[in-house]
Amino acid sequence: MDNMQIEISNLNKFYGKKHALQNINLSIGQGMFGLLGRNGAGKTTLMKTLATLLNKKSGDITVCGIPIQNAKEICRITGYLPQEFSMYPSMKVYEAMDYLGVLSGLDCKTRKGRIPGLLEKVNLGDHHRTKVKALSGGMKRRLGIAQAILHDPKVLIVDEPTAGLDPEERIRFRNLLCELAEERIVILSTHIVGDIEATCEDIAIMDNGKLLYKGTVKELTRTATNKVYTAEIARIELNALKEKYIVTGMLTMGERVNVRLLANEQPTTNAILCEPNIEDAYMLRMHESGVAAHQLGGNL
Ligand SMILES: Nc1ncnc2c1ncn2[C@@H]1O[C@H](COP(=O)(O)OP(=O)(O)OP(=O)(O)O)[C@@H](O)[C@H]1O
Repeated sequence: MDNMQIEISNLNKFYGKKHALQNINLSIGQGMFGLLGRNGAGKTTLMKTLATLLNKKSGDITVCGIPIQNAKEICRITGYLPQEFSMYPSMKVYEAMDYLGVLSGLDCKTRKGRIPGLLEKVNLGDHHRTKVKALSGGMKRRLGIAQAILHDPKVLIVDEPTAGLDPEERIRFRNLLCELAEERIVILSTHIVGDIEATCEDIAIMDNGKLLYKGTVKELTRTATNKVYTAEIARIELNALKEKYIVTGMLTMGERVNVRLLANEQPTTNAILCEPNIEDAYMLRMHESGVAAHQLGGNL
């Protein structure tokens, strides 16, 4: 059986004085792994480090048994889709894939054998002759995945894949990643909690260079048990409530508001205790680690 495990220990990374990764210890196994955190948390830095794109770091990493120092071998087994992905806009889809195949050293026969199936897999089978610049955002992301797995890597690293996609494309893209994760390690970084909930069993939450949580989505969600309430209040009461509690959702109905909030005790006499979801648990974890409530609002 192949070693399908990434082991990260005592990883630190500085950009000048900025301590971007602070003593990260993490194990990632086969399947979908979600890396969740606000902008600037350190997700891209961690992913670039795993893809051997950053140097001058301290700590140990092995990817499927291979030490990270062995960059050539790591690249052979790793595919990476960066956040800002653009690829030869004036080329046609097949042409661009073929060219990238040449760059990664694949011979003609391998390229011919592999590219049509890959384009089919990412649902671009009918677009071999479409110019890259004419593809929609979602199609471009899927083409990005096709190029990242062109050399059939064991590890696929995908940074913020669903930003800017419409709901249908997001779901399609997530499903594609899940399919690929059946026989690979797929690491998906995002600041969208819903993307993680729908696809990943194991996750890590990062903030300000630190790991705030590692474990399953289920365990994380359980940490908010008995702390999530819904209540119907008058609109004018909202600000006072927001000052006291973390509000994780609200629905305005005229002068009344239905709020969902985190509280250790019943916040209003009509509040009803309810089942936590991952967003509640994420907000709770961020709050407990000292992130102010007003800074959390942008994540939902
Ligand atoms: N090349 C760099 N030089 C200096 N600081 C950097 C550099 N790259 C990233 N940083 C800083 O390191 C921190 C982590 O950045 P990183 O890009 O890893 O975060 P992120 O979680 O991926 O966020 P985002 O989703 O916005 O990319 C941020 O404070 C960022 O400003």
